[in-house]
Amino acid sequence: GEGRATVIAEPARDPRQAYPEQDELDIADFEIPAEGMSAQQRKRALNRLETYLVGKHETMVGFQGNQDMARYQQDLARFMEFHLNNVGDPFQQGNYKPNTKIVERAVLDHYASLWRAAWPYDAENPDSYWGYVLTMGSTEGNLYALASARDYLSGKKLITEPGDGGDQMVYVQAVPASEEPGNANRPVAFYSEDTHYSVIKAVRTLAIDTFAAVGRAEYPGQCPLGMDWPMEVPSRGGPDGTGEIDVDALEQLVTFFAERGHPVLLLLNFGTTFKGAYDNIEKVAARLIPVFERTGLLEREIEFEPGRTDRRRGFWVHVDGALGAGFMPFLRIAAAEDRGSDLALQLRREIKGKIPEFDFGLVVDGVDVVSSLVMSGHKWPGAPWPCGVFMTKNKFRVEPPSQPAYTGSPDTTFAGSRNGLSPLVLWNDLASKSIREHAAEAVRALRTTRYLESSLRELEDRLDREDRLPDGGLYVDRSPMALTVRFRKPADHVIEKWSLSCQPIRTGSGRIRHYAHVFAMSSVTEEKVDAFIEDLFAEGAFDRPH
Ligand SMILES: COC(=O)[C@H](CCSC)/N=C/c1c(COP(=O)(O)O)cnc(C)c1O
Repeated sequence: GEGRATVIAEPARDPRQAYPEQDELDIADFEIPAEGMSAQQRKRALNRLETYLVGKHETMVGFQGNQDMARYQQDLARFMEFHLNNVGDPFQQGNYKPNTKIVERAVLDHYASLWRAAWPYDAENPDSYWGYVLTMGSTEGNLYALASARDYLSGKKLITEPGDGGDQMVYVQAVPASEEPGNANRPVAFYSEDTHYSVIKAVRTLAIDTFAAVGRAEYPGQCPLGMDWPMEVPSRGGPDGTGEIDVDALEQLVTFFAERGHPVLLLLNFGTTFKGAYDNIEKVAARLIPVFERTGLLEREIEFEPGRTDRRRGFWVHVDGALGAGFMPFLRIAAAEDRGSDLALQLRREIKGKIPEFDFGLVVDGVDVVSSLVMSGHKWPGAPWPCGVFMTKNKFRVEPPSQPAYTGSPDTTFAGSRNGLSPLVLWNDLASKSIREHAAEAVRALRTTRYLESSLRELEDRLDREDRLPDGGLYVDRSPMALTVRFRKPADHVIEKWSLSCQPIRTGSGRIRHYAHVFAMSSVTEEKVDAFIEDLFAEGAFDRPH
């Protein structure tokens, strides 16, 4: 009755009608009744979920999530018995002992070697790597990278500097790099129109100014591209180009802000979400390092207390390698095999020219370009849940905002509690194959992608011969070295069966084309490609243009 405190809330309407249907699953099976469920009821519900997942698992080809991390269940199921938590810094044991930090450190060391960083971790070496295994995916890594960049560029105290910890240093720049000293502690972010939405979420969450926001607010009508300030750096060839950042446009935009003393926060893509494109990081560095040199951003004096100064960069390059950082090192290893080896031969069949650089080994004009890097574990490696790796160097690390005593470790990661199973699945995958076997797997994925592309083009010809080709064709396209092929979006039943990711793209003529894409991760075999193509050949696979 009224007045009596409600013990639990009653549903406002029938929960079985509240949510959209999910394929062949019934909401009623999963409702949690106040009296609980018997073991039999729970088992039946979970059996139905498993049946659904088995069906979808075999035909998931639409996202860059490799579906076959072999052996992880039989090797690692035993760890589901423990309550793992890698809370705190990976290199400090901390007080929560049921952790897998020793495995996390082995994974970090291995990726540091693949990404050509100085390892093992050494707190005394400014150039040593530091990193941690992410509890979310690259979204967490991008958030953490951009937060680190913002604090580094706006003069927060660095972790490598002596100081009484805790207190935040107030930023004052002793030698303003330009006549407007106020800009010196206001970093401006740049990223391309093909950037993942997690970056847009990160700049919003972290209140980081983008070049578009500052341009429109403080430099109206002065965009150096001779147009209104674009929201993002244009991609080469526009929205229906390859998906790489337009380096000429980037250089003009960065120069505009560097000349006005703004520190530069640059996010570059290495394996974009929809087109799998790689920004040309070497070319970006070759163009921008001279700009930073000329505008006093290569290295600058920071004074954050009378007489307390340090020298640090006025720019930060973060590489969003969610997909590419897991995959590209193995192509570089395949390319390093002696020319006569079958692996090097197979690679040359897939890639003409040099393997692009993206990691801590990239040095241009004597400058180690990359400040931070992120990789998703559930993409190339194929972890069964979102995870990943964030990596930077000691010299770029900022003092954490607090020093919690009770965890027995400095709070140096983005998450508090951290997943202790993720290091295990990454470790198991890395350790279960030799470097050469990983390299061969990467080359095979390129070959499967080429097979996918040629199969789609052949399908287009078959449909054309039978006069069943939709108007405008299948617009099959693949960016250089990409693991994905994009093509005309098929009918919904095909999208649902194959978990296809779709995106509208504005063509040069201003028309919108609806695309889908397939990623040929290791779990996508040529047999799977054939089955997919047959489904696209079937009647009704493409909506007839009305
Ligand atoms: C539409 O597809 C996506 O959003 C996928 C995640 C699903 S892959 C299994 N991409 C995530 C992604 C992310 C975010 O990574 P997650 O947080 O791990 O999803 C960051 N950067 C790039 C270039 C990305 O492609």
